[in-house]
Amino acid sequence: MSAPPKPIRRLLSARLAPAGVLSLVMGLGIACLILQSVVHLWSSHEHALEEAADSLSGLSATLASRLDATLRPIDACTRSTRQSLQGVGPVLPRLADRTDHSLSLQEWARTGLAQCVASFDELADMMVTDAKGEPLVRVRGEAVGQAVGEVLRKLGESPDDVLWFSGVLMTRDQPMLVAALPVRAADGEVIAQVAAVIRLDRVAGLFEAVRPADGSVIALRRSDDTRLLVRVPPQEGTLDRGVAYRLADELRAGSRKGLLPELRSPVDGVTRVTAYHRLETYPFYVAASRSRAEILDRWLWHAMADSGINILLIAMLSFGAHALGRRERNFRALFDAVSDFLFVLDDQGRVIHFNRSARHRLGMRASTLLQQPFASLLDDADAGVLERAAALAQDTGCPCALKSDHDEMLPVELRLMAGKWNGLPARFVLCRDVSELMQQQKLLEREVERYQLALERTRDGIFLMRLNGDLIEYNSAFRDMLGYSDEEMLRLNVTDWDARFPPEELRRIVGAGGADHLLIESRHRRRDGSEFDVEIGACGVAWSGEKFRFGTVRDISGRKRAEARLRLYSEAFHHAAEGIAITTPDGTVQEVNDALCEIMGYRRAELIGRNDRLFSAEDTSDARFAEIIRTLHRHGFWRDQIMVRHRDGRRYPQQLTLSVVRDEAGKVTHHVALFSDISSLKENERALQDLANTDSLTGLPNRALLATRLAAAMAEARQRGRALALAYLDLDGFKAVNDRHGHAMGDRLLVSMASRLAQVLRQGDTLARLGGDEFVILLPDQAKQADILHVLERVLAEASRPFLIDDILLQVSASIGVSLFPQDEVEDAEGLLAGADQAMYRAKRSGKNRLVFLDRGGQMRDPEGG
Ligand SMILES: Nc1nc2c(ncn2[C@@H]2O[C@H](COP(=O)(O)OP(=O)(O)OP(=O)(O)O)[C@@H](O)[C@H]2O)c(=O)[nH]1
Repeated sequence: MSAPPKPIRRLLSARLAPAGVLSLVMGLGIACLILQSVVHLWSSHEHALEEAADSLSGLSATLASRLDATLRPIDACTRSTRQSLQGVGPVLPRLADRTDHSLSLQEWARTGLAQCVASFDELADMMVTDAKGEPLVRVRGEAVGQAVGEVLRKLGESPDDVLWFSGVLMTRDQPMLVAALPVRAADGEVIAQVAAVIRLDRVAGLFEAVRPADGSVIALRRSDDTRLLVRVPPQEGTLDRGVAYRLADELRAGSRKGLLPELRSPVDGVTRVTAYHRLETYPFYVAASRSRAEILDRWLWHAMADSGINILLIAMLSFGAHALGRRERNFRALFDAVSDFLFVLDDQGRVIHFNRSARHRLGMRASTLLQQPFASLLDDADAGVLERAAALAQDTGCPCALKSDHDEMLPVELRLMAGKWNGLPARFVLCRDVSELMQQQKLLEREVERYQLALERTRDGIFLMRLNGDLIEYNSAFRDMLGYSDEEMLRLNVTDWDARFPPEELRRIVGAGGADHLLIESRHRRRDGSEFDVEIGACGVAWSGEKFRFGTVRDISGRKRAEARLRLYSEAFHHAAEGIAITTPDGTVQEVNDALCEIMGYRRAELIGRNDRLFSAEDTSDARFAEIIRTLHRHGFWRDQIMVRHRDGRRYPQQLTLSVVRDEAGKVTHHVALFSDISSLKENERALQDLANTDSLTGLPNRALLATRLAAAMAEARQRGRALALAYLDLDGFKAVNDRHGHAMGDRLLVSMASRLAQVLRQGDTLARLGGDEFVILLPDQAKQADILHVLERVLAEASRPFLIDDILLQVSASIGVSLFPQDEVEDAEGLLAGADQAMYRAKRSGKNRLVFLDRGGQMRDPEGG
């Protein structure tokens, strides 16, 4: 046996609630009622039509039968009259004669006819006419007779022996029907006619009498040409007129009776249910009909009345079903609207229902979860959670985890309640998804951790105090700043550590408690009594209805020291004797001090923004400048003496020291240029140099300077292939001057001698005093010895020329030894000077006041002595 289809299994497993069953039953009841109503309406509709048809059929049959019964005796009467007349056939033509015989015959005929007329109320008259319709005998009025006669004349001969009927004949406004039979002679010739005039109004009266008062129509028509003989109710202009309609076709086809449920009348256009019935013997049919609309109107009225109760019942049931359905839907909506997961467990702990949240969030399907133990949703570790939850209060959640369809564990808080489900004991499990809560809690914990870490790692102190100044929270930086232990910290009041403000002032500041941010500088006192500068940022905070002061404390001792240092540097900068300029690395001046303004002759504003190459009076090439910058950046400083140009055009030496300022990354951010005025230094240097190189008495170059110049001259001579001469000159008889006139007079003679000898020499020659009365003459670039000799002889002459000093005539002479360069044996200045010295001694020994040459071969030669 195959299992029921899945939807049915699901329906069965869903275990509908009683309200659901009731709703279903009500729904089915409503459906049945509606079906029943429709069937009833349909059957009553058909019944109404059938009933009308039956009634009409009966009526038409009855009337047809009745007419048959009416016409049949008239027919018989007519026939018996004809028979009688045929018996007197040969005399019939004389009936019109006024003979006695004929009169009695007339009377006889009339009597027979009159009996017939008297017997049948429907008969208006009866008559006998001749073959051409001329009345021979008649029972009643002239007018009727004439009219009938006219009809009969039109008839001509009747073809057979049957009763012949005319059309409707209006006589005295009364519709009549003539029925006639021919009277034939023995040879068959028609010799007379027997006619009965039938009152159609009597037939109409009959119809009217039996016609139901429901608007039905009864008509009598001829069955051969459908001409209308009688119609109730009557309708003008329709009498004696035929119609073309379906009924006529049926009659022509030989039908004797029938029912047409929908026959549209060609007379008045109304669709009717029509029953017809042909007369047995005579060419007429009776049609009884009733308007369909009228029949259905009545049916509708009855149907509405019948259906009203059903509708009311349906409405009541619908309302009840809707109310139940709404209750059910509300319950389900409520059940499903709960964002928590709801499970209904049976007494075995199996899931018998669960809500939409559980279905969506856990991804569970009814087919997989229903009838499964709730424990299958739990991890092994949570196996006893239902028992634990049962032991807890209803509003206390029991943490556990539910498996989703992906076998992920979803953390939930489980609550358990006992109750009834579909009338059976059940347990309701409510699980709240706490995954997001746990995630938020974790985030919060991490956040708190981060803040705590930040609070602990910050170098600023952080505190929270009551408005009376009692410390209640702090970080380790604040504790370390003050140097107290944690235990001691919580006993502190702001007045214990603040060293700047008096206690009253402190209480006012802290106790203000507003939310305004406060930024003040103060001094804090450590536990050991030492103090330090702090900057405090504080504001009022409210927490659990209480106000506090929250603040940060920054130790600004270092900053204070730096500020003091900066002030000092600023002072030093602005009041330094040296000119200082601070420039960007590309040389744009950013700051200068007063001293530099003075050195350069510019106002500060004129220097700011200019390039520092403005300061140099020298045309420093780009390459040179780049070299300076490279050196500066490589070593951190560069120092040299440069010439600066004052605004007024003066040039003077300055010692320029450049140094660099780097940022923390080591990048050069600024250059600092320090200008030291070295004019006086230069002068001193020059003076010292002069002192070192000149003879103090005569101002002539001394031995040192001579040595320098000699070495330079020798080098140049060597380089150019030139010659030079060095003359060593020692005065003759100078001691005697000293001895005779004093040392001072000797000095004056030496000075005068120096001046006089200098005048003999060319520019480029050097006259130096070695000390005492010894002089040296350096004659560089001497190509010819004759020229040397010429100069030195003039020297000799000038040296021996007397001096008049303070009216004292003084005279000395000079012995000169000359050494020439280049020489084979002499390489340096010392050697050359020694050679000249030797030659000078030679001159002394040779009698003084003379020249002795030490030639290139190292031989002494007295030019005068040959
Ligand atoms: N006035 C003066 N005398 C000096 C100075 N230096 C040395 N003398 C003297 O100069 C004299 C030089 O001595 P000599 O060269 O021997 O004297 P002289 O008389 O020239 O002898 P001869 O050279 O041999 O001709 C000494 O008496 C020194 O005391 C000086 O700076 N000033």
